Amino acid sequence: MGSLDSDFSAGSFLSDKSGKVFVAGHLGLVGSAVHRRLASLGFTDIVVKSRTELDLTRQAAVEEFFSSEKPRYVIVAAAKVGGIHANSTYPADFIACNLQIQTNIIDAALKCGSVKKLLFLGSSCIYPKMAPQPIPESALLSGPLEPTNEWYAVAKIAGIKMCQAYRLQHGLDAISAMPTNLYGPRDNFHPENSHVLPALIRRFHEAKVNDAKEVVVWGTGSPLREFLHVDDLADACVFLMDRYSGLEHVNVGSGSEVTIKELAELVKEVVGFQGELVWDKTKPDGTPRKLMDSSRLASMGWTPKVPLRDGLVETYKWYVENVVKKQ
Ligand SMILES: NC(=O)C1=CN([C@@H]2O[C@H](COP(=O)(O)OP(=O)(O)OC[C@H]3O[C@@H](n4cnc5c(N)ncnc54)[C@H](OP(=O)(O)O)[C@@H]3O)[C@@H](O)[C@H]2O)C=CC1
Ligand SMILES: C[C@H]1O[C@H](OP(=O)(O)OP(=O)(O)OC[C@H]2O[C@@H](n3cnc4c(=O)[nH]c(N)nc43)[C@H](O)[C@@H]2O)[C@@H](O)[C@@H](O)C1=O
Repeated sequence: MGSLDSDFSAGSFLSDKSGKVFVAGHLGLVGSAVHRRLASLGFTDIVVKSRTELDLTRQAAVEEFFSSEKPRYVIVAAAKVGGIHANSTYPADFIACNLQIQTNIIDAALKCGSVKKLLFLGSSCIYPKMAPQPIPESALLSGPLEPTNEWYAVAKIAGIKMCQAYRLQHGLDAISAMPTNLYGPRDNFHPENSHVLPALIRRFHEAKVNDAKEVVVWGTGSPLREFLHVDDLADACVFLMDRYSGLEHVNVGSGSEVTIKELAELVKEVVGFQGELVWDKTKPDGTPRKLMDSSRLASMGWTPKVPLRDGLVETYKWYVENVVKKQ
């Protein structure tokens, strides 16, 4: 696929630290990590808005914000996000909110005329349920989606296509990154609606403090997942903003996968729970395997740094300090 990237020069983002950056979704897992990374790199003009200040599903409000703030860079980390249960229970919210948020932001970024570069974040769930493993970027739209998250996946695929269309028709330098399953500080630890890793941290912790004999884990334990620490993702986002301009989306993974059973055993050990694991096989497994092929990003010169165990220890500590102690 071709691209309109003739104006792009690698290194221009990191050499423009006074340029105004809008981080959409800065209170979430990814947005907060991107915000921390930009601040630590010395970016001096980072604009953020809470949902109460700016509801990104409201088109007129988003257009007004962009025309008054005139950001030079935009990172779209605002979205309706959740684990397998939330995705299957609230399909309307997952498709509608995500389409609204991303469409409003990308369109307003074009209309305000000041945006030099925009990064849209999708997810590995855009790929077909039975995609070849590891999954290359070219597997997009090559087969049926996983039913538990197809509504969210369709919205995310539309986001990739919107970036491509705005690049082709209008020359907007909009790029897309597809992260694998993420975790880290400021994750969502809701008992049902969260992703597996924070859900298990909470469940094992509560079982430990209540001296419970067992912990229930969903599904069969056999699905494979690839986990990436959110600080690694934030680093990759900055890397792509600085070095990449092109039509095709870019996979961002850690390259290592574990079964849900292995993950559950690891969380149990890190939390220090002494009891048994019980598998609730009435709950869905979802996609059997989704290891991404991140060789394209690696060939550009980026690699992840945080091993799963270290990231898990740090995330458990964050959960105790910031969630448990504040209850
Ligand atoms: N978590 C993961 O494992 C993965 C995440 N991703 C992608 O990364 C991106 C960020 O996800 P993540 O950080 O995990 O999600 P979070 O839910 O942690 O953060 C999303 C942020 O978006 C904000 N937001 C949602 N709706 C609106 C709205 N209508 N107006 C204003 N702000 C809004 C939320 O605000 P509030 O704080 O008010 O809720 C929150 O701060 C998403 O695009 C997601 O698809 C991709 C792969 C895996
Ligand atoms: C990032 C990605 O996240 C979602 O996809 P998912 O990878 O299937 O996400 P998950 O983290 O919720 O589950 C992973 C596996 O873990 C098992 N599992 C065990 N016990 C619990 C548990 O207690 N909670 C959860 N949530 N899962 C559990 C669960 O049954 C499944 O087999 C997408 O909807 C979509 O949002 C998306 O893009």
